[in-house]
Amino acid sequence: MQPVPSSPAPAAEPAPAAEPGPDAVPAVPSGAAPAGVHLVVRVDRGAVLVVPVDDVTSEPRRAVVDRDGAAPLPDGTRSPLAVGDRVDLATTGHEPHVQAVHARRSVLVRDSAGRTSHEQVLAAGVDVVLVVEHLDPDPDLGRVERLLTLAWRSGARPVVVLTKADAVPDPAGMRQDVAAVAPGVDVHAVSVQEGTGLEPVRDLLAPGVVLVVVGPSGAGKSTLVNALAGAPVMATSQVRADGRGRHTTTHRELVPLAGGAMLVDTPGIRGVGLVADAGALDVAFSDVAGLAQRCRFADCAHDAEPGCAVLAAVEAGDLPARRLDSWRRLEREAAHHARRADARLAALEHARVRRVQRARRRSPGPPRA
Ligand SMILES: Nc1nc2c(ncn2[C@@H]2O[C@H](COP(=O)(O)OP(=O)(O)OP(=O)(O)O)[C@@H](O)[C@H]2O)c(=O)[nH]1
Ligand SMILES: [Zn+2]
Repeated sequence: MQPVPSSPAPAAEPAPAAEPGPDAVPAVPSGAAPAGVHLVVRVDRGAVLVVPVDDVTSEPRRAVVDRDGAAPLPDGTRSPLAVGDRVDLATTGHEPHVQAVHARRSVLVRDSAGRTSHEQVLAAGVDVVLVVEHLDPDPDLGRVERLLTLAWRSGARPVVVLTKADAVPDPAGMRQDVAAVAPGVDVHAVSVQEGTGLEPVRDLLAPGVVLVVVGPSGAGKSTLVNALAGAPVMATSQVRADGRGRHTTTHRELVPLAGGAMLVDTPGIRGVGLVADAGALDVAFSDVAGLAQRCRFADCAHDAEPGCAVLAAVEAGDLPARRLDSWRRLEREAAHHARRADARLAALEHARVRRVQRARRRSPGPPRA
């Protein structure tokens, strides 16, 4: 996995010794606790569906979750469970119960609409984010840049797949144009129709690898994944057109693919309702960030400042103006999101202080005059 500097989202992988092995699942009176580490393949209210990590194709089983839908992470904080989480189970009543969540090697978050400080974790433990974009009609470079920034933020490794190579005269040239906005990212042009270019993408599907596919509707995500899986694991537009739901093939949202890899197919995850942050922007726009180090002012906004190396590069034709515009747009978005998260935290703290004050007023004090 490639590193994501200064991204707050991904939790560090614990040292191997800290990782609870099968023996760490506490012994239970009934002896019915499913042993070993389990993987969450679906989250419901009050319960999750899990499979053993060493037998991911087995029939999922239910495990109950604490009333708040959360479980403790190794750092002691509680977090709502997410698809892709690795959990330890115990049997307290007659049903297995989620006791603990392992440290998350990556998280895909969505800014929650509610007034909590929490972002909603759409999926955890994702290794590869496949950013799928069509070559026909023309790829939307701004969208690719946005999805790459979100992918970098997750802690997973982004890979771009350009679909429908059969429909354009110069897929290799277009691939280069996209690669220019994706520093440090592999970009593949493929045609599922003609079966070309798929090999390097197939190579990503190593046993145990968890991937997620994002991109606009109609980009060919389902067609691609089904071709890679050799089976219809992801409902295509055609399937839905004849009235069948998206999740006709399975009730799981973490779907095993041939060869032992797994696909996260959670509602909402194919889309783009995710959030960027400054650290991820520095990675997704490493060209801009590299130039910015040579600006005269450390806090240069690359607007009109004297000695701005970024503007100079645009002027010299070394950095496309479009690229700088994209960076500006995403930078504003990340800053806005950060401010909002701060405001939410401030509101939560304010509410906490008020609660404490109210409790003090209610507690027995000196008798009223
Ligand atoms: N010419 C061509 N068409 C393709 C290729 N791959 C997919 N398509 C077509 O693109 C259309 C959309 O494909 P889907 O796989 O359903 O797209 P999707 O990204 O899953 O779309 P949503 O489910 O709406 O998110 C379908 O009509 C496919 O047949 C390809 O390699 N070449
Ligand atoms: Zn500058």
